[in-house]
Amino acid sequence: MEVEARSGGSSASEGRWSQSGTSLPVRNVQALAASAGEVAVDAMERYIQPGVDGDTVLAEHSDEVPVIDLAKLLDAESVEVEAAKLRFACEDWGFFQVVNHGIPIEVIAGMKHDIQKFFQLPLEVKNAYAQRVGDLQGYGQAFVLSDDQKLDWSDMFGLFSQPPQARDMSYWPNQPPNFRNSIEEYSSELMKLSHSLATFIAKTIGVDPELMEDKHVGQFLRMNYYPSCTTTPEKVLGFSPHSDGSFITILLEVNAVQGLQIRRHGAWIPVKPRGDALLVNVGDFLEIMTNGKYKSIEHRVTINAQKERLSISAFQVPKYDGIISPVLGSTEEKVLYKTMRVEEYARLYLSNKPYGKRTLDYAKLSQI
Ligand SMILES: COC(=O)C(/C=C/C1=C(C)CCCC1(C)C)=C/O[C@H]1C=C(C)C(=O)O1
Ligand SMILES: O=C(O)CCC(=O)C(=O)O
Ligand SMILES: [Fe+2]
Repeated sequence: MEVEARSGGSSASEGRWSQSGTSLPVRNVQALAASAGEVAVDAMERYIQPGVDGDTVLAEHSDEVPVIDLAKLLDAESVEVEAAKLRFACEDWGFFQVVNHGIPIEVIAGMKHDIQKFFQLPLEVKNAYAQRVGDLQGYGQAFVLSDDQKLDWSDMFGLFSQPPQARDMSYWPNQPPNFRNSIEEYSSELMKLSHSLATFIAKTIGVDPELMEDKHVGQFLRMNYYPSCTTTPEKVLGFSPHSDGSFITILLEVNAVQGLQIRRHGAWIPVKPRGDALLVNVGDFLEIMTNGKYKSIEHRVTINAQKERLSISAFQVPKYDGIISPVLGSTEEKVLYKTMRVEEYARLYLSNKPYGKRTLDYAKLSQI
């Protein structure tokens, strides 16, 4: 039986973040994909994105997303060289892969196992954790904000995971049995990693690491399920082009299926999943804070004809009642971004389906 969900409008996490609603029902994409042979053409119309199949994709490229070794950053002998690599990665790529990240293999394996098991549960079981009207958390579809927008070919399960007082435990699944524990362990390990990365990022821009502390105290986990699409994989997207409304995002590719592409020099570059790394990207708040030196790069997710894909994005976000403003390197530096309340930026970001760097453009004082 296919159950339909509606997205809609009240609030989440003590009323701080919300999205307004739509009237058309949105189908569960995993169920839609499973009924591929019978999917009506008009049902697919909502997912087909004109022009996507004509975009330039550099499938064969020599560049690899820079690899940053956390162990080398933590070693006094190698820190300078590795920090220079980190700086280049944030300036030139907006993305890097972090190896020797210190998160125990069992923690990552547990999380991978449980999220795969969760998405395999029958729809009615998963729907016990369905997004409630207007809430960002829960099982459902993301960024459904108008009836005439294109929909992404994905389901997601979202949770405010940090700080602990932001949690709504009614969304934390009891199935599979160890899932709550896996989320807790994974989430706290990511907070430690985020802290280390923010400290070294501060070093690369000559900023007091203390200034970074309240910029990544919150964490939203978005667990992504991208079903295969047997009919028109090249015409749909799992996640439309966007930059992240985060300070940094830490991504775990769960099942080694390629799909993520990043915009680089006007083309889309597929990222090859690397089993031993976590993928980190600069988010909008870090771009603003560095006055544009570090780039929150657009990326998107494509869909495979045969294989499902799973990933987990951890959006590390600032204190919601804080301020975000550019930190200047010298008095001569021109200020390129507005000083904004984090809450204002978040509301703006969440009020539209992410589209390229639309929200960041609003934060800019002039074209750069
Ligand atoms: C790409 O998605 C995001 O960047 C994102 C970020 C949302 C947030 C802010 C802009 C400010 C702080 C709070 C919060 C983490 C919610 C996605 O967030 C969620 C929201 C939906 C819906 C989703 O799928 O992910
Ligand atoms: O699934 C992915 O690889 C990326 C997901 C993503 O871009 C996001 O959650 O913001
Ligand atoms: Fe993203």
